[in-house]
Amino acid sequence: MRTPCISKSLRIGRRSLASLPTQQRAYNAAVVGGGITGLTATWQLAQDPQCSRITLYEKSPRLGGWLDSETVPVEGGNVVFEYGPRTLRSALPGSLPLLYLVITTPMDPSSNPIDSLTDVGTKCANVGLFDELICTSRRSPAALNRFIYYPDRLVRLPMPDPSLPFLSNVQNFLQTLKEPLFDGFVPGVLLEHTKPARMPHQWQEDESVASFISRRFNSKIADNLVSAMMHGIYSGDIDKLSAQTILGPMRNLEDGGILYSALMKAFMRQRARIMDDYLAVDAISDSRQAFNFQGDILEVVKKSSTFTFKGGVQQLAQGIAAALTASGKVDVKTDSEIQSISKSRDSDVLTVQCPTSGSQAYDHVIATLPTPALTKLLGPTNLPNQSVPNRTLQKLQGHDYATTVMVVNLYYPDPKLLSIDGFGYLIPRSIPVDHNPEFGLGVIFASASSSGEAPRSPYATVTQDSVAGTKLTVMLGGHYWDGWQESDLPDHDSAVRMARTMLQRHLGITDTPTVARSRLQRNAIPQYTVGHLDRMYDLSKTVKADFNQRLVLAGNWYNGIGVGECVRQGILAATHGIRKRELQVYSPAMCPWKDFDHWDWDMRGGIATAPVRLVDV
Ligand SMILES: C=Cc1c2[nH]c(c1C)Cc1[nH]c(c(CCC(=O)O)c1C)Cc1[nH]c(c(C)c1CCC(=O)O)Cc1[nH]c(c(C)c1C=C)C2
Repeated sequence: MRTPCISKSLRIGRRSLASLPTQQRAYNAAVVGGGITGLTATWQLAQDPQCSRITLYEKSPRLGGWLDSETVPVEGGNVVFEYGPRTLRSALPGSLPLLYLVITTPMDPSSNPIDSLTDVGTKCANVGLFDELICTSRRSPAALNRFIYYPDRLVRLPMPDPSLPFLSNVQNFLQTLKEPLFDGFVPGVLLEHTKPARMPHQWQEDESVASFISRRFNSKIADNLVSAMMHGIYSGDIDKLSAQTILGPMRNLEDGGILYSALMKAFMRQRARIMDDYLAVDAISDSRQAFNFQGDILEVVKKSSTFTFKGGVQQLAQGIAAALTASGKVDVKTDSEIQSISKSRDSDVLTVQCPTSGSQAYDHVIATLPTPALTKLLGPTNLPNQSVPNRTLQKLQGHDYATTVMVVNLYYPDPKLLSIDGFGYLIPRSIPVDHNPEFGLGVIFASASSSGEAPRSPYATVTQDSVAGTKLTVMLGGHYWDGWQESDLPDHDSAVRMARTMLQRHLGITDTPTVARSRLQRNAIPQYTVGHLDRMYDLSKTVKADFNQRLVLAGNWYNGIGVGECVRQGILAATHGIRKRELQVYSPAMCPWKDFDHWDWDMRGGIATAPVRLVDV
């Protein structure tokens, strides 16, 4: 990775007339859903002086959605368990908005009086969430040692270990390639360029991840390696997941051979990037703090591959929520399940109906809910003179597929329970069900990512847990449980039993955990199936038309399931989604829209995303 160079090119510059908002009228807004996307969107709206009032509706008593951490007492102290995302990526440019959010969010705004949200950064710079970060160094075992279980053992994925001499790394690499896991890998990669590329008329057509990998490389690579990776991200089935959405940059290189084209690009110091990442960086860099904090942010990016928080990732949601309350501009309504979102026939105003707080009119609504829940809210209402968005409802109809994951967290007092150190391992679909009767997807060596370095010099070691021991997280189910009835899914006791049986078979662990907690995360991971991108563009267009660009959709059902991607969507929804901004070109490296007709881009309403998805930077 060309970190120093990229860092330089991504530096947030002070701009003169960059992407100016064109609408200067005061407005109010509602954000529906208090997960990370909804919190970010609210936070971004609160920074806009034109936004007079924001209401955040969340149906549950808790904010944060899938960011769900628990501090559990164990003998001698506490440990932190995660039930959703546990680490956040710090790769550029995608992580910049997220890190900016972290660095400008105070840990406890009440202890640090602030006049407005825009002051948060300057007044709380040294007591903010930033100081709660735990950074996983690029050289740590958690970053370097990733395993796949195949066929009956853990195989370390080849990654250069900087602590070993070059020749030892080469030897290890060649040795690993002899593993059955890598059967067909060398010919698959070396002969890829000889395979015919898609015909021009097929260029825009999507296909499954399995089809693309098998077509370009071979089915063993798909079944053994790629299926395992997709289990670790989507818990999904590679026969259903969309290659265009998930592997777009790689798929665009097949004309001329992927390996050759990738090498050429690397030589020319070019890489396919997501345009939206730059739009989000541009949107946040309106603020003075983005410029002030860039040194600290780039320090984290340079040093670490991922990061988390001392209190678990939920601390991010809590920090943002506290900042929202302190802003005095946001009305946070938890325990408030809304009944409908509708548009009046005679005006552009949207009405949000909530049984607990009544009906309220808004200039803009940002909906961050899962699409099945949103579909229910957009149906006919009992309010007079509201239009029914039939075309939007039709487009939303099929978009309801998500996988369910059983997350089992185990704590063992023995700190040396594992004979290997690393991130954990994934289980590919090539392990037949009779060898994987628990439908295991993978195991995370959770203690490894729970400790790391502080983000500032002298980079002290920091950890989430106050006692030694070993934490393991076992993930079961995913696409293997598609179509299962609720009564077929394991309860807590069965899940713990299944997790322990699996750990005994894979790792020889017979110890009894002193704490075992589980959570069945129902429909937690939306699946971007074949045709996803086209469907989303279509949905976005329809929502824009039905709601006259006043309803914005954002969140993990649309344009990226990772935390960083949800933050990006929250920022874009609350900026481009609600008003047309004129994009300026103030630095060629930071403004990849310069090569497109960006003056025509109107991202108000629908899914706020650039009309050009990928760009070579
Ligand atoms: C609750 C289970 C989840 C599984 N995948 C995700 C969650 C929340 C989402 C996810 N996981 C990863 C990514 C990509 C990187 C990113 O954008 O942050 C996403 C979107 C990668 C990943 N997978 C695992 C870990 C520890 C990570 C790093 C990021 C994170 O903390 O989520 C492990 C893992 N996740 C799942 C399984 C089955 C699994 C197995 C070991 C499902």
